[in-house]
Amino acid sequence: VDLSVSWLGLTMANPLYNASGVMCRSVTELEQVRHSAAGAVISKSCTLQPRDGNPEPRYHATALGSINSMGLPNAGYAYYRDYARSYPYAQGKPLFLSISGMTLEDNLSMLADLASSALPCIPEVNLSCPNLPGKPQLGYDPDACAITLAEISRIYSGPFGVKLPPYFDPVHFSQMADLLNEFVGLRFVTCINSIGNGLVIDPDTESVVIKPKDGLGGLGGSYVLPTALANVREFARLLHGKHVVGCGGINSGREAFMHILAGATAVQIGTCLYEEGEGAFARILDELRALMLQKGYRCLDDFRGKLKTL
Ligand SMILES: O=C(O)c1[nH]c(=O)[nH]c(=O)c1I
Repeated sequence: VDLSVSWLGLTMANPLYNASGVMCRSVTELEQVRHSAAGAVISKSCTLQPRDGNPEPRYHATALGSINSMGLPNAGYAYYRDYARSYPYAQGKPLFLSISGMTLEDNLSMLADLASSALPCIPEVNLSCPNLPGKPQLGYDPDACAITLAEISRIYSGPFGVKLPPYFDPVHFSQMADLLNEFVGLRFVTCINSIGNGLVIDPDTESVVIKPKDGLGGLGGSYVLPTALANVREFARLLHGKHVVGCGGINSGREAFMHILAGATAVQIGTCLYEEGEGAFARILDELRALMLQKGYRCLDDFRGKLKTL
């Protein structure tokens, strides 16, 4: 069984890597992912300056997934750029850098610096952080997205992608796809970021479970799987000549298989990785391999995007 993925002029031994935000804020964590069975590495969304993020508790897991309102804690762009400078690309695991500037100017200055560094790492521009009090997410403002993507395309000539929030209406899927199809440098979209502003309640303590935003936070894990699959399938259908990376609700080979069946080129693991640790990669790959063997598939292209309808 061949799990390899060839895209963006590179090849990954397998389609799995971490979701930005999980096991990727420090070099120690990034190296943990790099030394794991993951096929690639992505860094925590970064801002120009370091940030502490929101007050704790800001992450909580339940039997069905997770809720977080981290508030973009990160070591600052230069820290991740320096990691990208020393990264051993020749070992065959691509590095993605998640960029999430507080302003358009910050996004552009980070990407301009990245362009001038001529490093083979690939930016994933985060249009969907749901946890900055007072800041609406770009991903839900098509006009702001158009401006951001036009400006990025002017200063960044290499391949890049965007991390999208979940959409819930066919009109929004086609509106965003029409916009994204305009940008040839945009090579992939990652669907989805957490489902924003859920509320988890503990009836025993009669309290919310995270401190920021009076308990509101982005949902991940099993809670979001059907929404993630819908976004993957719709954007895989609507985008021309671009890849979709699946993210959301992958706990085993079965969900990884579903995402790829829906059209995903590669898949990211978030909540499950946070809860289980880096061993999740090898386990999920074994499960995916077994499922493919059972079904008689020899490679991912044998079933990628071949979800049946009734
Ligand atoms: O609160 C966060 O740091 C965060 N949390 C998320 O669930 N998605 C994001 O893109 C971000 I930047």
